[in-house]
Amino acid sequence: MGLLDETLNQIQPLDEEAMEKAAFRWKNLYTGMGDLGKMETMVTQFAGVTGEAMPAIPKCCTVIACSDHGVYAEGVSAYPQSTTVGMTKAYVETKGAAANAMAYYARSDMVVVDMGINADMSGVPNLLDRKIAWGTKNIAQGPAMTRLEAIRSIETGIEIADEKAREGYRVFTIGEMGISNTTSSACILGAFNHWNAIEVTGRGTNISDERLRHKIDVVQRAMDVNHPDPNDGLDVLSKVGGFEYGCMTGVILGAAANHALTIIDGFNTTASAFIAKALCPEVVHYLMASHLSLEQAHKKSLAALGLTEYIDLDFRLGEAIGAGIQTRMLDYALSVYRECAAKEEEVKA
Ligand SMILES: O=C(O)c1ccc[n+]([C@@H]2O[C@H](COP(=O)([O-])O)[C@@H](O)[C@H]2O)c1
Ligand SMILES: Cc1cc2nc[nH]c2cc1C
Repeated sequence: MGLLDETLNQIQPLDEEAMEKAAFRWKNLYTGMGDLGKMETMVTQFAGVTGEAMPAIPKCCTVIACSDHGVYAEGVSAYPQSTTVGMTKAYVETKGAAANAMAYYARSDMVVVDMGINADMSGVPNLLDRKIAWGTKNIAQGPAMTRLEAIRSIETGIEIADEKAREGYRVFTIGEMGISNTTSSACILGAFNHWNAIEVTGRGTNISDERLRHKIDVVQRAMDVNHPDPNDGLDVLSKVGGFEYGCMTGVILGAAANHALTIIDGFNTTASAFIAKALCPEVVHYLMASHLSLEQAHKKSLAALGLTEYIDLDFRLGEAIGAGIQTRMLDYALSVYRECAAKEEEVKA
């Protein structure tokens, strides 16, 4: 059995007993009953994920998957493709991108991985080289990648999550960098939810009205040419996805198999969550949303996963910025939960 199937088999339902104990403790803290609303929900979910009624403040790992897209040739982004190279280098060389500042704030260690950047990145320091190809093929003309490449991209994410889980990380945040990838996300989310190109296509890097009309046509063409099968996550990934989605999907699955939480970020990370869900429906319980993206279909995409955003700050970025804020919110909630005195019986650690 391959790593992907092994990982899918390892994912279990959340630990009900730990969640019941956590819910009981919240009721008995000097906070009043239900006073801390969604903070209580976060902690109770985290107890279920880890199987611990008194979870420690977790070590967090941010995985940023970087890759390029053949559909860039259709003129669907406001930025040149070389931005993927530039931003990726910024993450690992100058370390001056917003993603770095946020990971520092979130006390999160960062793994930046080249999944398929359309340039020679060999020799770039601190960049994990897992390049599958120099960008995907153009989805407006045919499939993005082969099914084998799709599996390889997911297994790359699983390997990262497995290694970091062994090092004690219990929270993963996922992010990506890939010019033109909101076109892929529109196709992925359209395929899984049976949404049409108009309702699922957004402005990405803030494209003009004219470019948006063109992008809607490109999304429609990609769907007509490829017919991704919503009952087959690997089919959707290989036909209209990208290598960074595979990696993020793998992190989600690998984290869940290791009883760790994944905090998703914007529109593109949400698309990868749908691929993970198609492969293992149980995995959604190991996911926590963070912010609401400006992409028009993000809110209903989160809702279709059974998630709601905790943050709404007009972000149109996918670098795990919102997930970083969410990490600190979870830490805060866990601190209150752990430190606040209980009225009655204590939950033992
Ligand atoms: O994930 C999001 O919510 C999101 C929304 C808009 C833009 N982005 C980022 O912008 C890039 C994709 O935008 P585009 O217009 O090139 O498809 C890619 O690098 C993403 O990280 C990400
Ligand atoms: C500048 C820039 C930064 C990003 N970070 C993630 N996606 C991005 C896309 C662009 C264009």
